[in-house]
Amino acid sequence: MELRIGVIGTGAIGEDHIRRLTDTITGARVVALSDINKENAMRVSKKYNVTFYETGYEVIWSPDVDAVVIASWDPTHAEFVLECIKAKKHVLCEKPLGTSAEECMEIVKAEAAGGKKLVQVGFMRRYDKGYRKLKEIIESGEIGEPLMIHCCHRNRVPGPQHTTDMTIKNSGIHEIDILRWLLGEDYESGQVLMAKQNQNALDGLKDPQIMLLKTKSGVRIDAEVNMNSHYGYDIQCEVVGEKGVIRLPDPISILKKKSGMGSHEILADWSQRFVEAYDVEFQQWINSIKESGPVGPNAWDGYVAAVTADTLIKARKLKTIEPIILEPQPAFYC
Ligand SMILES: NC(=O)c1ccc[n+]([C@@H]2O[C@H](COP(=O)([O-])OP(=O)(O)OC[C@H]3O[C@@H](n4cnc5c(N)ncnc54)[C@H](O)[C@@H]3O)[C@@H](O)[C@H]2O)c1
Ligand SMILES: O[C@H]1[C@H](O)[C@@H](O)[C@H](O)[C@@H](O)[C@H]1O
Repeated sequence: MELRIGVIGTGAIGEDHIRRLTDTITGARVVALSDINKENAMRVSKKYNVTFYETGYEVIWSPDVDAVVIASWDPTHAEFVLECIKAKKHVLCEKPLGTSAEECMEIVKAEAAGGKKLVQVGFMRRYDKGYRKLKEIIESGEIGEPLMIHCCHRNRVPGPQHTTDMTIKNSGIHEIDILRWLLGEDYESGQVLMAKQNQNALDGLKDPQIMLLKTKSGVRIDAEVNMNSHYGYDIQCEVVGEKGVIRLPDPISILKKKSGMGSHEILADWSQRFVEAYDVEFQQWINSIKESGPVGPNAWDGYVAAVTADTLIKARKLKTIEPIILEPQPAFYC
């Protein structure tokens, strides 16, 4: 059986997901889409022969739609996810699940009350081969207990709407989720340091930032989140263990030696860097819905990431180290 998918948001990643669901993923087809930018949505609708709906709500409630992908702007995510839960439809929501811990907790409560797992969050790094290998090695015990993790999350330039808080809530949230997943433990506290200001940053954008996290067992993490590398999209992660160090590999790239110089390409953005991870994420999501239900990052993971992001933003504003405090985890997610 082919799952009929509705997509809300046909901007950069929304269109990319429609392409992926059409050309790469098996067992699903996109039948509905919506975007407040009607002109672009109509273009995508024609390109992929998908029916346009005036609103995301109409996509969610359409009897022709079995499951929904949310790829609209961050502040719209929670309301659409809650509506999917009401409509009892599976939903893959791009990160972040909501723009605050409160919004995410509302989703957690609504999903648990409905008694069926319907929500998956687009933390696609969990499907990246490099991160999966890091996790496998950590869990094998080969490098002993992890002690520290050093990370970089560098974007070439930010989008025009990017804000200082979004550096943590929208970009840094990937580090927050992937490191908790890698280590298999929650955070205890967080702090944010501001580096020397990059004068090339958008007006008013404080950039770069350094997120400092400490896990419950004492692992120390430093993560540079830099929106203006200017040279490319660059994701780094090094885990220092008791007996060895492991590092996330860079994407394969040919070393070119020419005219007395050696060089290799650096990717421009996430769509190239994580293309395989998105493909695996989507194929597994489709397969899981047809089997026993979604097994990827869930609403609780979205909530934990949001609490952590909110706490880091508070810590940055107050220039303090803040405890990261979670509500009790509902048995539904254990
Ligand atoms: N997992 C990842 O690596 C990754 C990568 C890129 C973007 N994202 C997430 O995907 C989302 C979209 O990002 P993007 O880069 O494609 O942004 P974008 O601005 O290119 O596209 C977002 C689209 O949402 C539309 N939109 C806004 N409100 C809407 C509404 N109420 N109903 C329907 N459409 C609406 C906008 O018109 C726009 O076309 C963001 O939440 C972002 O955090 C995730
Ligand atoms: O910093 C960017 C991340 O690296 C991407 O993976 C996307 O999530 C994008 O929305 C963020 O702005």
